[in-house]
Amino acid sequence: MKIGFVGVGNMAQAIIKGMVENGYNGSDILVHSAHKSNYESFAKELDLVPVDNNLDLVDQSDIVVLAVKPNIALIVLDEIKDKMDQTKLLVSLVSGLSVNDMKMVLGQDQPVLRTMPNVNVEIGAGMTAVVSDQNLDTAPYAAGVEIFEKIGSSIEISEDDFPAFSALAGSSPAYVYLFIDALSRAGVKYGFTKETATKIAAQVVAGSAKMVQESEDIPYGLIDKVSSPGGTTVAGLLAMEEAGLSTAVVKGIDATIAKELRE
Ligand SMILES: NC(=O)C1=CN([C@@H]2O[C@H](COP(=O)(O)OP(=O)(O)OC[C@H]3O[C@@H](n4cnc5c(N)ncnc54)[C@H](OP(=O)(O)O)[C@@H]3O)[C@@H](O)[C@H]2O)C=CC1
Ligand SMILES: O=C(O)[C@@H]1CCC=N1
Repeated sequence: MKIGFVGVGNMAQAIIKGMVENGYNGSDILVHSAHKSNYESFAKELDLVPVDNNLDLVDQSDIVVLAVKPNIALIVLDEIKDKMDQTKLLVSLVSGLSVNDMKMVLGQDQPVLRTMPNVNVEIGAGMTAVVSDQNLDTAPYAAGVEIFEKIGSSIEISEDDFPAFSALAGSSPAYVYLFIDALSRAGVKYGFTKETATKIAAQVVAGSAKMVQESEDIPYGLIDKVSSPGGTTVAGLLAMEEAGLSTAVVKGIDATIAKELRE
C-alpha cells in the first residue's frame, strides 16, 4: 500500500514521522510539495520517496493525503482529479473542507475520508477525528483510519462537530503548550532556569493528563484533592479564576470555532 502526501508542511511531517516510528516503511510513503528543497530534504531524512509533481504522486499512490492549506485545497483537488479513481482513497486534513466539497470536485463515487488530526501524532499521541459518508470499517476507508490509530487515537464524529473538534483537539495543543510556557515562566520568575522550569511544567501537565484519564474522578474532584483547606492551592486557584482562566480558555475556543466557520 503506497501513501502519497500532497503537501509536506508541519502537519504532514508530523504524521509521516509518527508513521515511520510506528511501523510504516519510508519506501511506501511518497511526498511532493510546492518547493522541491522542502520535500526533497525531508524525504532524504526519513528515506521517503520524493515525487516531482502532484499528478505522478497521485498516480503512484493508493491513499492520497491532502495536506495543503485550506485556501488552495480546491485548486489542488481540481489539479489531481483526473488521476484519482475509485480504487484510491483521498484522506483530507484540511480544516473546513467538507466531504461534499471534495466529492463535488472528485465525483460522488470517490472514496473520501475527512480527518482532523493534531500535531501530537508525531510522537504517537495524536487525537484525530474521522468521518465520511460511508462505513469506515470497510475498504478502502479502514486503511485510512488505521494510519491515525497507529499514531494515536481516532474517533468518528459527525461533520457538524468538526469545527468544535478542530478547536478542542486540532488547535488545542498550542493552547496547552501556552499553559506549560506560562507555568514555566512563573518558575523563571522565582529563580528556576527556563529549561528546568519547562521540564517541571511539562511533567506536571503530562502526569495530570494521565491522572484525569486513569481516575474515576472528574477534574473538579481531583482539584479538591489537591486543595487542602486553608492551604496554598485554593489561594492560587481563586487568583487564577479572578484573572479569568476558565473564561479565557472558553473564549479562545469560541474564537477558534468562529474563525473556522468564517472560512
Ligand atoms: N498544523 C496543524 O497542527 C494542523 C493542520 N491541519 C491542516 O493541515 C493542512 C496543512 O497545514 P500545515 O501543515 O500546518 O501547513 P503548512 O503551511 O506547514 O504546509 C502546507 C504545505 O502545502 C504545500 N503546498 C503549497 N502549495 C502546494 C501545491 N500546489 N501542491 C502541493 N503542495 C503544496 C507547502 O509546500 P512547501 O512547503 O514546499 O511550500 C507545504 O508543504 C491545513 O489544511 C490545516 O488546516 C489540520 C490539523 C492540525
Ligand atoms: O491553525 C490551523 O488552522 C490548523 C487547524 C487545526 C490546527 N491547525
